Amino acid sequence: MGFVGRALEIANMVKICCIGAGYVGGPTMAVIALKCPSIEVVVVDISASRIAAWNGDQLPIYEPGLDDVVKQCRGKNLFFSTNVEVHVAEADIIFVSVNTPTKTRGLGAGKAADLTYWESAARMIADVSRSDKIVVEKSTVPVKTAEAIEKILTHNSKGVNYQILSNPEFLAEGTAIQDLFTPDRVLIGGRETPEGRRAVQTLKDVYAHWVPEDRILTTNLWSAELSKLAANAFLAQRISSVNAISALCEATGANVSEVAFAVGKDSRIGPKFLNASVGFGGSCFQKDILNLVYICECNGLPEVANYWRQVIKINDYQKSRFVNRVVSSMFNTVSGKKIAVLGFAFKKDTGDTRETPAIDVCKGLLGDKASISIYDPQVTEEQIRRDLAMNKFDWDHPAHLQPTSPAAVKQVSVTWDAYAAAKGAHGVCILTEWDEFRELDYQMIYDNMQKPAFVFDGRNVVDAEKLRAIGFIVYSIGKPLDSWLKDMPAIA
Ligand SMILES: NC(=O)C1=CN([C@@H]2O[C@H](COP(=O)(O)OP(=O)(O)OC[C@H]3O[C@@H](n4cnc5c(N)ncnc54)[C@H](O)[C@@H]3O)[C@@H](O)[C@H]2O)C=CC1
Ligand SMILES: O=C(O)[C@H]1O[C@H](OP(=O)(O)OP(=O)(O)OC[C@H]2O[C@@H](n3ccc(=O)[nH]c3=O)[C@H](O)[C@@H]2O)[C@H](O)[C@@H](O)[C@@H]1O
Repeated sequence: MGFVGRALEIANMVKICCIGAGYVGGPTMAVIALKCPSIEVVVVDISASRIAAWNGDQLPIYEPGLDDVVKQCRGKNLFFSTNVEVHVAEADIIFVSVNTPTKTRGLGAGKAADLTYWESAARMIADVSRSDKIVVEKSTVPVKTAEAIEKILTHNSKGVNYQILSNPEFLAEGTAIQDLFTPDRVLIGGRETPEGRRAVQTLKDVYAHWVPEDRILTTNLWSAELSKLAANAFLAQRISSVNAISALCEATGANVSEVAFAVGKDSRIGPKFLNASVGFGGSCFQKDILNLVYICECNGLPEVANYWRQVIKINDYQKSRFVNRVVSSMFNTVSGKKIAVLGFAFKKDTGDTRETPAIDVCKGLLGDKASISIYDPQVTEEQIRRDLAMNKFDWDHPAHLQPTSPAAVKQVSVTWDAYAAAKGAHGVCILTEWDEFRELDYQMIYDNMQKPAFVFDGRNVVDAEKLRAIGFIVYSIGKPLDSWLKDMPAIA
């Protein structure tokens, strides 16, 4: 192709701009760029350090397979930039994938979604746009947000036409690239007008580069917005259900793995997402359920709100139940005792610590004056210290708006190896299911610990019988109790 042909091709390229280069914006856009070589994708962010990292060798997030995808398209049809306004002005399709934290003040505090970042993105789009735009909600937002966004855009439109679409993201961290390559479904909601349908078709054409047609679902705007909240609520509810049963298993001698397996064999229930744990974490489940609760309350549905609130209550109960197990097993005090914490990320294969159960467990143990030593293969000491010093929900704001110099948390040390964390400890708590925790030399760990030596497995990763044979006292979530623990109260 000659120079003119190439120039024409570039001029005609569909241009996508994504506002927000985070866990969703980064991987999602990288995969669109990879699968659609004819589309130019620019990811923009107000955080200069995040953009620098996306352009460097060490990407700002750890996600298996992501490096490879980014390397294949960066500089070709995938770009990362802080030039937010320029790229928004040039784009045909603008994805908005900014933070939607839980409000901490004012109306709806502790429940409602804080749409500050969304609103400022929408106002900026309205300010700089000179050509028609499709604006796509990629962030998880309260149902009816599109109506508010539409008002912001059209009140300042200066003749520009906007179509708002809801295209929620269903990827899970740790498996984001696989989830994006082969999604269970892609959901697109739009206005039921000719212009709305055309916009839906335009976005459908993007995904159709690699997603089979029957997996691209189209709905009205409100169904798409609500489906995302509902999907996360259903998923979290499964975990709270199995975790609630885990408490009953411990009280009765049933084994939660056997119960979950038997229950999951029913094809109407299915086997996935039934692993009992110390509690679910991650940036979204709690935030999105609180948001759902708030929307139900605002719509005069307190019974429905209470139903979903219970999913979070059980999750909080599971975390405090775990802390109480640790303390009550160790003669009702951990004051001054070294406790090793293995795993700090909210799940394996990610360095993300947002709303990780490890924060609550560590804070609970620190509250009982334990001295804790933490090891996680992907989380930095700086991050751990920030997390333990941060107020609830502050973590979900852009990094540069979070408190910069958190007070040092005394009685916490961070090690780069599980053996160092456990050396001289009275107990080991496993809080993330990293594969390497299955393979540790537990005999060596035992030899270097205080006695009696305890293991509290919040993820059911160790073989409890093998560890008992070594000499450990072992607590595994939802499993028949060690004789040592039988007479200890679960909640002191
Ligand atoms: N993390 C996940 O696995 C999933 C998250 N979501 C949703 O996606 C949204 C984004 O989540 P994450 O990517 O995890 O958040 P994140 O915090 O990793 O990324 C958000 C980015 O937006 C940037 N930002 C905020 N306001 C901006 C503005 N006005 N202009 C330019 N950049 C701005 C921030 O600096 C930050 O880098 C949330 O609504 C979340 O609920 C949905 C599905 C999965
Ligand atoms: O909206 C979001 O942010 C995303 O939230 C979750 O994804 P994610 O939080 O990344 O990870 P999950 O695999 O869902 O795990 C969430 C938490 O539940 C825990 N979990 C998961 C499964 C299980 O059986 N038991 C259990 O305790 C995990 O350890 C983790 O702490 C959903 O799975 C995604 O579909 C959704 O897009």
